[in-house]
Amino acid sequence: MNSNILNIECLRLISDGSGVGYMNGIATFVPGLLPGETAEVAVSKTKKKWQRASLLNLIQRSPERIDAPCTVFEGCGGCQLQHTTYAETLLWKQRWVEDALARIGKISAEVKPTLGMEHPWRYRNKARLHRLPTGELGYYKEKSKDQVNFHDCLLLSEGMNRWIKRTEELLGEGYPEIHTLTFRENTKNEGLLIIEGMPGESLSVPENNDFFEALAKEGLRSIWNLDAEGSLQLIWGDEEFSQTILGLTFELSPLAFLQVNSRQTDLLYKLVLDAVALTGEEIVWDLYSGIGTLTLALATKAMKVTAIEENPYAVENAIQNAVNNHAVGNIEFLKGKVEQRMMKIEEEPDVVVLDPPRAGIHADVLQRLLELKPQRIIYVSCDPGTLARDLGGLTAGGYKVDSVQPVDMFPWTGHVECCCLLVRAE
Ligand SMILES: C[S@@+](CC[C@H](N)C(=O)[O-])C[C@H]1O[C@@H](n2cnc3c(N)ncnc32)[C@H](O)[C@@H]1O
Repeated sequence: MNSNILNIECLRLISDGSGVGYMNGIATFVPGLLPGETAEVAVSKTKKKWQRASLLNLIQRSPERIDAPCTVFEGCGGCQLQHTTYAETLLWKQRWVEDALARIGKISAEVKPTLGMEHPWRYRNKARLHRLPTGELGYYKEKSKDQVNFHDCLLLSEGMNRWIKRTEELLGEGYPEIHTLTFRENTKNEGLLIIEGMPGESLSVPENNDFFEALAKEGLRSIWNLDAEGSLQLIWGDEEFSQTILGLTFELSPLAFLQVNSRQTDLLYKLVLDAVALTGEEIVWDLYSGIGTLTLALATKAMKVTAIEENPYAVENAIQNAVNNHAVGNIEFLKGKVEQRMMKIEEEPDVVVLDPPRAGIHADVLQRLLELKPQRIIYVSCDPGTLARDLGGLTAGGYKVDSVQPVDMFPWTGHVECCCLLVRAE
């Protein structure tokens, strides 16, 4: 028998969709294997402390195993968890957060069960696609530039899939300089398309109005060109593109951040609003504030909100959104990096909301928060690793983790969002 072929029992699932078991005490990662399963596997990579193996033959099958509904699940890499039940994915997301907090942050806190979706499909409001020389549009496989073509991505709405197919047909093999296309869809199911040239190259913008008119019939509202310098030009359609969140309307520029799961966004923001527990007397800082989604909701319940955001397009949107929603009286919008702008504010906050990108907060932000000592910090995170690091720093500096609520913003993928409340320990 080949000594590389082993029997293994899977004990855990990790976020890239691999199962983990032990062979002679060595952690062995097997893509596609599920907890509770035993299998024959072939070792493909060996390191000092771990090894990787591929699944040859399933001996004991988990009752949680399902056939992935997507036909390109195995080759795509966009989803990591379609081979198990939705309930099981929610359970593991809760464990990943618990594990990161304990291992990285040295925090033992109760992590609540992950709040999932009733219908966990067709939730993504954004898709970034690349084009083959033959004209087909597809995703890049994770960590590579190999392209995956698909007929129907089950994370996107039927409308967005239709825009993609129609764009592919209309472009055909023409316009070879168009290389990357990003579609966004709002809560009214209207679409926006951003086109880009080859990496580092600007496009000469197509002037074919028939092409644009045909896409408009499918529900696309506007087409933008993003040039190699990173600036945007509207090449066709309507500049305005709005999204409804918690009953308010937000203008959104093509490059501004928006939660990718519109249906779960209200739920996530309601958790934040519950956690801040405002009485109307508080000074609140909304750090990493995007287009002002949380800022406006916070301002209805606080004395004053100061919002900081670095993306100039998003800040412009946020100011306009405050005007449009009659919420200008008690909000100050500051443009710039949080780690720089917050140092210059003289007023001290009672409550701070943090919603940073995956990298988490800058060490200077953490340090300044420990000096300012706000009563409450609400940390919204899309990366359990950096969340755990930052909560570790905040708890070491006098905060107590009051609640940790994972929310499934990204069903069938290894990603998980969390809303955490921290309060001053003394
Ligand atoms: C996860 S989004 C949150 C946005 C907003 N709170 C929302 O819910 O829509 C993170 C935001 O932080 C901004 N950002 C990233 N790094 C930043 C920094 N160092 N300083 C200020 N803003 C930053 C991004 O442009 C993005 O809008």
